[in-house]
Amino acid sequence: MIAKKVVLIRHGQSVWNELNQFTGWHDVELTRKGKDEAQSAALLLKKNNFFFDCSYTSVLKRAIHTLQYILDEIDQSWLSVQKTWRLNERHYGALEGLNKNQVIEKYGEKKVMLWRRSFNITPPKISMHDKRFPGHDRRYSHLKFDKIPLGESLETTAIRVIPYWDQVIYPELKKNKKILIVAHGNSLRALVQYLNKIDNQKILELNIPTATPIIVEFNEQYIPIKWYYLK
Ligand SMILES: O=C(O)[C@H](O)COP(=O)(O)O
Repeated sequence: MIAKKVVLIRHGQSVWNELNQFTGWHDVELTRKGKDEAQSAALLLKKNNFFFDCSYTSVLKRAIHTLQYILDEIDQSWLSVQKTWRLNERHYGALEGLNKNQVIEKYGEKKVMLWRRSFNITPPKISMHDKRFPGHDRRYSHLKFDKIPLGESLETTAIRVIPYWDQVIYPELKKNKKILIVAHGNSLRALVQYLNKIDNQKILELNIPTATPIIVEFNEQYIPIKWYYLK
C-alpha cells in the first residue's frame, strides 16, 4: 500500500537569517544561498518523483518565493498557491529586528532558548503603537485587531495554524490530493508537533532547517504515522 505523503518545507535562508536577526512577521527577501537551497530542495523532490495538486504558503515573501522557485524547478509553475497569514512565522514581538547574539548577551542563553524553543513562553510583546505591529500593514487589514499578534509563543502560533490545517488543508488530503506546504520554522514546528503528537517538553529539541523537505506519512485512515526529512 502506498502511503499518503504531505511535504512541508521551511523557506530558504533569508537576509535576516544571514544577519542572525529575529525575523518573525518582518517581510524579508531570500539571500542567494536561500534561492540555491530552494532549488536543491526542488531537485530532491524531482529525483523522488514528487508532484503536487495543492500548495500553501504564508503571506511573507521568503516563503512565497521559496515555493515559487520549487514549483518552477519541478515544472509546476502553473499550480495555484493559497497564501494565508495563518502559516506566517511566529510573531517574535519586541525581539523582531534584534540580533540573536546580542539578545543572548543581554538576557542569557537560557532565557533566549525558552523564548525560541519552548511551548508556551512568549517573547516580550510590542504595543499597538510599535511600527512592527502588523495592524499597520494592509495585508492584515481583513483581520480583527484581536487576531493580530503582539508576540507569539509556539502555543499561540499553533492556535492559528492548526485550524487552517484542519479546515482547509486536511480536507484536501482526504480527497487524496498531493499537498506541499512552504512555511516557517515555528509555524511548521506547530504543525509537526500537532500531527505527530510530540509532547511540550520534547518540542524544545526540534529545530527545523531551511529548505529541507519534511515528509509526513498518513495511513489509509488519513492518520499520521511517521515523519522524516527527505534525503
Ligand atoms: O523568525 C525568525 O527569526 C526565524 O525565522 C526563526 O527563528 P528561531 O530559530 O529563533 O525560532
